[in-house]
Amino acid sequence: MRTALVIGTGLIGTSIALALAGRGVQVYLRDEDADQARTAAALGAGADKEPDGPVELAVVAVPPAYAAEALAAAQRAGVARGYIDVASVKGGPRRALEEAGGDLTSYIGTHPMAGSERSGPLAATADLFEGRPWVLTPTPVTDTEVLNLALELVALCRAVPVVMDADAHDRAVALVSHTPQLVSSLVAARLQHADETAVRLCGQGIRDVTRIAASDPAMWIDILSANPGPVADVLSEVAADLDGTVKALRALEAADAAGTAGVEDVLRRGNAGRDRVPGKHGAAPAEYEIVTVLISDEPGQLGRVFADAGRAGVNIEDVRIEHATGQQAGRMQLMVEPQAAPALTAALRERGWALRQ
Ligand SMILES: NC(=O)c1ccc[n+]([C@@H]2O[C@H](COP(=O)([O-])OP(=O)(O)OC[C@H]3O[C@@H](n4cnc5c(N)ncnc54)[C@H](O)[C@@H]3O)[C@@H](O)[C@H]2O)c1
Ligand SMILES: O=C(O)C(=O)C[C@]1(C(=O)O)C=C[C@@H](O)C=C1
Repeated sequence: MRTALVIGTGLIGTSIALALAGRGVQVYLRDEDADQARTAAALGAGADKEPDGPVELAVVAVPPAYAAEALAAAQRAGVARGYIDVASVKGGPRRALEEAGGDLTSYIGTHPMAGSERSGPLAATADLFEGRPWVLTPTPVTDTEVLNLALELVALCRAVPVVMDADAHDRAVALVSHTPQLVSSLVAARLQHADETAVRLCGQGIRDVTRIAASDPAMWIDILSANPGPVADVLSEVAADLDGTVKALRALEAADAAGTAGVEDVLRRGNAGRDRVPGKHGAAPAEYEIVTVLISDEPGQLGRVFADAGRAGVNIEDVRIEHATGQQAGRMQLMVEPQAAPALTAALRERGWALRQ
């Protein structure tokens, strides 16, 4: 990729721009607030001016409620060959873009699973996405060249691409991102009117649990408004656990030893859940089988693998690319349900791909 336009130069847009600019991409910066674009440019994220002609990729990094509108406007102006957004929800923006008459062939909804409780370009860092999952939600109509541009952006940001359906993404982030945000806010809210003598004792535990409670409410109202059902589903399960834990504690308060089991149950289930949280370079879920494809450093290779897998009727659950030094891509690991692996292996072999163990 040689050129990109970042629309919305806050935390995420500027972090992407810094990563791209650091790897030699000519980045143009645009924000409805010119001061934000100027700040991003001063940080070395690119040039706060309009490109002379269309760039290869436009990255829309504005709040979720404005993403479809900004994408449709950019497409109407023909500013790029491909368009992505990075909003924390994926189903809503895509449907809104379709309703706004946007072009779904040149668009991919994406979501980097990295961020901060801070906003704006001054919170941005070039290495924010390194080793983090970056969800891509292509559809059957997505242009292969655009998918390749998005994958190249993810590789340039040193993130790990994960291909998912948009609605499945929204259900997953309800569990791993949106509910945790609310639970963090709920715990922190207890401190608002707490006695100073208690607040003075805050240690690392509460700092860990409440870091994201400092996030921008306006951004989160947008995110939660676009994913209310799945978040309410997870939160009601948390509420049931809370109810059970309160009852167990009341039993203990009444010197009923039976309460211990209830408290122990939630603590042990918490240990088990915590054990499943992947490290930064997260391990593949054990239930998937990995099909490894050798990819040469040529344009269009990644997109063709996805297209061939799609033609074989195989759903790719996850994808990783091992980069060989000096190359865009080397070994591509496709993670699929075990029963789909033989069909995928056969289809890829038939189409001439070299597979590795
Ligand atoms: N913050 C996170 O942790 C995180 C992580 C992953 C994805 N995201 C997503 O990334 C997007 C940006 O979030 P952020 O944290 O960078 O927010 P931010 O508030 O730091 O930056 C948003 C920027 O967009 C600009 N903007 C708003 N409307 C615009 C428009 N119509 N045209 C041009 N610029 C516009 C604002 O002026 C601001 O500079 C959101 O969609 C969010 O859901 C956020
Ligand atoms: O680390 C943080 O500050 C975040 O909350 C980042 C986080 C997350 O939940 O992991 C928050 C929202 C985004 O959409 C993606 C990432």
